[in-house]
Amino acid sequence: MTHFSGNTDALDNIVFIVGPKPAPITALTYDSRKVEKDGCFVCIDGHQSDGHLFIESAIHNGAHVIIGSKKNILMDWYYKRPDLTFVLVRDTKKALARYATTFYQNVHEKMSLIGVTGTNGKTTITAYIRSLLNALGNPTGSIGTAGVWDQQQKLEFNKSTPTTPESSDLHSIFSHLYEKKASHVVMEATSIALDQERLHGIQFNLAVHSNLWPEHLDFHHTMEDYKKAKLRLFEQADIAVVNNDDDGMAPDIIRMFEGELWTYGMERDADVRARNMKSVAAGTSFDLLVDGKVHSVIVPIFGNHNVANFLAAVTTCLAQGHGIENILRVLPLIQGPPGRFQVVNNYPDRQLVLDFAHSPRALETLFETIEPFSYNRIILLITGIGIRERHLRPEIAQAVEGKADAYVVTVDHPGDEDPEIVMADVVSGFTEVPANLHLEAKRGQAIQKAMSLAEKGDLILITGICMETFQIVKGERVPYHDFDEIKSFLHKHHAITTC
Ligand SMILES: CC(=O)N[C@H]1[C@@H](OP(=O)(O)OP(=O)(O)OC[C@H]2O[C@@H](n3ccc(=O)[nH]c3=O)[C@H](O)[C@@H]2O)O[C@H](CO)[C@@H](O)[C@@H]1O[C@H](C)C(=O)N[C@@H](C)C(=O)N[C@H](CCC(=O)O)C(=O)O
Ligand SMILES: Nc1ncnc2c1ncn2[C@@H]1O[C@H](COP(=O)(O)OP(=O)(O)OP(=O)(O)O)[C@@H](O)[C@H]1O
Repeated sequence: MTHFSGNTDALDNIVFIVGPKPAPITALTYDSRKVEKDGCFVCIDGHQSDGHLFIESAIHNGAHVIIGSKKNILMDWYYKRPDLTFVLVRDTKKALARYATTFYQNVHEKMSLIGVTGTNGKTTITAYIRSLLNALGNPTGSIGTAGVWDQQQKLEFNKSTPTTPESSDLHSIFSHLYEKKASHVVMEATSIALDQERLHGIQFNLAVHSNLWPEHLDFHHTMEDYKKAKLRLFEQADIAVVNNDDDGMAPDIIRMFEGELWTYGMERDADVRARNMKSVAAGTSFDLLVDGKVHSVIVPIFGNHNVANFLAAVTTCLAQGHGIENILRVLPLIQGPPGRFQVVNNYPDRQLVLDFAHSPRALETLFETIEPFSYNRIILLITGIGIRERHLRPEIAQAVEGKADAYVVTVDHPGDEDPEIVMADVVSGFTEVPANLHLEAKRGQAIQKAMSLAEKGDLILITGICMETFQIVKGERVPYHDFDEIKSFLHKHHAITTC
């Protein structure tokens, strides 16, 4: 329990407090539906609605402190409920973030926090760093699109956002990981989260950059704003790890950053560099250059973009004080996130790869990654996403036209959309409808279809939201897992019980 008045950090954001000095707070939330007895409710003026409209429901559920930024609404409620405390602040998102740090006793300051930002690669870099630091003896948890992980396993946490949690959820996760004895936490820091102050008040030990190109422009509107949001991470970090090959924002970070700076890259000179990449059966082999020394390595990762992600992770470990010899020793233990070029090994006579690619660029990267592979035909499963902008759907088909021998089109997270319409939108992107095209509205059936189309020697590529454990259907999270479908197919048709 925490006293609201104990949070001096937030004071400069406070305009006034009315009502009695509150008893300790039992819970802190931005969602009236999650308020508990003697809790604190922070009103966020959101994109679709306004938390100030839910004060009644918050009070009904037990809130005794209400923090808001709309004076008239707070005062109206104060006249109705003078027994409760109302706090007027200038910025409720910052107040939520600041108060969360106090509520969870600033445990985030007791761990080494690593933030990862960039347009692509965040999830992969986060997983690589987590696995390497754990192997190097630093108990490390992670937070991001792949979920919340402690040093051992994935944990059950319901995030309200796809990648970077809302500040109070984030600090609750930090607290949990600290209790689990994590010394390090690596997390994805998205531009939207940075813009929405979800990371306000956190000082990162280290910030990692991957790259920058157009994305989320429906939210940020201009590339300049998008970049500005991402650059904020480097204003809150002691050490920066920067991809020197990226023209999108590396020059800005290098120009503005005042702390310890490390660079990595493949094309340009950098502190940590990879050269002579070759695709081999076990992954990728290359020369790793650190401190003027060349180390020949073979790493179980596929695609040059993942070599860049690998360099980001290795550079982070070096910047955290680990010697290169120790890092080289643990490289076989590097682990990517589920569903990011995840190879299913025990499928007889066929190759099966799951990849999160659901944008034209990611699909192009996927096809570049499989270039060195040998196979007869490609069976490709692509998806349209119901809960994302409609114009993105045909772009998926445009990106893969002519590249596969058979296509299965399905839907991820249909939301409120009619799956038939989502699939039709995707198919409308083909200039010529492929002869071997199959539509399956349910992702599970689509996977089974793709697997049933594959013959000896074929490569099956399952793309889309591969690693989540649910599908969003009409606002509900319906439990779903790709691997259940894959296992069931392998069991039924090949008598294989594990994968
Ligand atoms: C656009 C965006 O960032 N949306 C997030 C935002 O929602 P919102 O602003 O629309 O909220 P709202 O519905 O208007 O509600 C306003 C406030 O009223 C509250 N409320 C609402 C209803 C009610 O009955 N009671 C109540 O108290 C809400 O909890 C909220 O605090 O605040 C909500 C609470 O934290 C988030 O769940 C929601 O994330 C949605 C699900 C989302 O999809 N966000 C995406 C865009 C996002 O954040 N993505 C990034 C990047 C992903 C990546 O590139 O990897 C991420 O970091 O995840
Ligand atoms: N360093 C990179 N450079 C270019 N493309 C990349 C890089 N890393 C990953 N990708 C591509 O982006 C896709 C998503 O990778 P990843 O999930 O690691 O990125 P992300 O930044 O977390 O993406 P998202 O924001 O969509 O969760 C991969 O499937 C791959 O195609």
